Amino acid sequence: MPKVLISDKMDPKAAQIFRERGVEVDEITGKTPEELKAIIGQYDGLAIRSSTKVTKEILDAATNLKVVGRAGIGVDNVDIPAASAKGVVVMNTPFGNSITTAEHAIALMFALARQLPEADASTQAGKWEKNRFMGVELTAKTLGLIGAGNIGGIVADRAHGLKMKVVAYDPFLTPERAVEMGVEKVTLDELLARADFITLHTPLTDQTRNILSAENLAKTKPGVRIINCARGGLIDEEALKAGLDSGHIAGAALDVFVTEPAKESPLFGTPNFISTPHLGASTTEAQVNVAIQVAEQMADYLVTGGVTNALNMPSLSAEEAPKLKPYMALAEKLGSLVGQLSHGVIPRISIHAEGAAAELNPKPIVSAVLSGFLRTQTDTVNMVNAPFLARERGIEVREIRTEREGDYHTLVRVSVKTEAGERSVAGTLFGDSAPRLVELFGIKVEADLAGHMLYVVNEDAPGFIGRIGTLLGEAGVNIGTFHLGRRQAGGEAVLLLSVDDEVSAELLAGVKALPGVKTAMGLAF
Ligand SMILES: NC(=O)c1ccc[n+]([C@@H]2O[C@H](COP(=O)([O-])OP(=O)(O)OC[C@H]3O[C@@H](n4cnc5c(N)ncnc54)[C@H](O)[C@@H]3O)[C@@H](O)[C@H]2O)c1
Ligand SMILES: O=C(O)CC[C@@H](O)C(=O)O
Repeated sequence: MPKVLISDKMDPKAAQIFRERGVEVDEITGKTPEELKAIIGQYDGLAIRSSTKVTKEILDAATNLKVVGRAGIGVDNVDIPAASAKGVVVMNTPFGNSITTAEHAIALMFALARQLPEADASTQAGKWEKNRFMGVELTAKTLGLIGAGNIGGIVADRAHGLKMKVVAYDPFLTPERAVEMGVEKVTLDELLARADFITLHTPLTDQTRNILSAENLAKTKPGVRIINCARGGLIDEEALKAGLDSGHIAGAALDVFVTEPAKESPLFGTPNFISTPHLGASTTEAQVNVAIQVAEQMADYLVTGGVTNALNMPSLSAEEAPKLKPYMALAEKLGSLVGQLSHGVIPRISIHAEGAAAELNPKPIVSAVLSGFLRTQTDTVNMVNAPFLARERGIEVREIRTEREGDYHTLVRVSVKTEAGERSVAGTLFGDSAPRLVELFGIKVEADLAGHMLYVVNEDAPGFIGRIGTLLGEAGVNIGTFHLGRRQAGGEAVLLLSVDDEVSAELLAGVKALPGVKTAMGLAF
């Protein structure tokens, strides 16, 4: 039974779903990295929010880990390249808390416009400072969105309801989507110059880090109010403090900080500054949504192999998984076969799906081919890290689909570019489930690639089969299956025999010594 650790506070629905789906679950929160390292080796899955930092050190200690599930959007607390390299799937729940976070941004915008926290504190202190708190209306003001994805889109929608004009800076926003969202796509400088309120909704990347730097803050409209419910690090906090102190910035509200938990900050106590402790996603509804979603997704992966919302692996729905499973077995065997039979540098692998195979999601098939291929070079490869490792080894991967059927109603062909030219193998599914090799380097054969096999290329000549049978018999090697193919009578022939045990060096030497043998190799699947 797979076992999952929930290491951050999560709605109890998550644990309930894991148990219902046959996954054992422990809820242990608040562990230090050292404590987590000591226990993580027992688990197949790790469910987190933002507190647990899934570093390379944690992943190195996680010897059984197959999946990390983030109940939320941002995965900056997970070392994704390290997870990919170790073959661990990383999933998030991209939509479960979007509305809640957008509402928090809108709430902070209202709070800034009317200085609600300070007015509340003053009133409760018995001051009744009616003349001190003069606010501004939102109606007809310009809202500048930096980042117009899921949350930015919801904020824009709510802002339209408040009769605001919305401009957006997002280099990946298409003009069509901008029209659909009812926002004006602008440059960053234009946004800075025009916005009365600026709200940030981008991930933290090399491009967005300090996007509101001292220089850019200086370009903002005097009296601007700024909200950040996305990620700490998007705003230069020192420069923000200076802008508030000088009065150029009329207000700022941060839910996220460069260092979290933010127990101290030069911004604390600054007039017109509001802060919340990373509460963007903290509503009952959002937490139930993300808890259910992360547990369903992780259980799917651990129990059925279905993949949803993975950041380092193609998606594979629970419905697709059973249909794709035999194809993935076929693809892995074909990848392994070309891997075992090719030598030297392989600069390119092409994966061609034909007939029924062409109608399927190609990504898992490609990953399975690469995984089978690379397993001949490293045993730490799997479906998750195979594309990453292939890229790292400079292998170009091509994906081709042909919907019309050839000789077979479904076919997967794997071709590799070698120094000797392009070489390919192809396979089909018998009865839609049993993988069979049907072509090997241009020669038609029909073989089940399984267990230990002996591969022989020889000159087609009478008596060869008898001689090899005798040799194997004398060596005490039992033949399971026997598959033969040839280019033409008297031409090159290929022989694939399944044998009960690993092909020994001695046996191989004996086969190679037979007249007419060009190549002989032991294979394993
Ligand atoms: N405070 C919270 O509790 C909380 C909750 C949920 C999400 N978040 C954070 O909010 C952020 C946005 O989430 P989302 O779901 O809208 O993500 P999203 O991926 O849907 O949208 C992000 C947008 O940022 C844009 N972008 C990327 N690089 C950019 C750049 N250099 N300049 C401008 N725009 C750029 C992208 O094109 C995309 O449209 C994420 O960082 C997420 O982690 C925070
Ligand atoms: O889990 C949380 O409370 C924060 C989530 C938020 O930062 C996210 O990126 O989804």
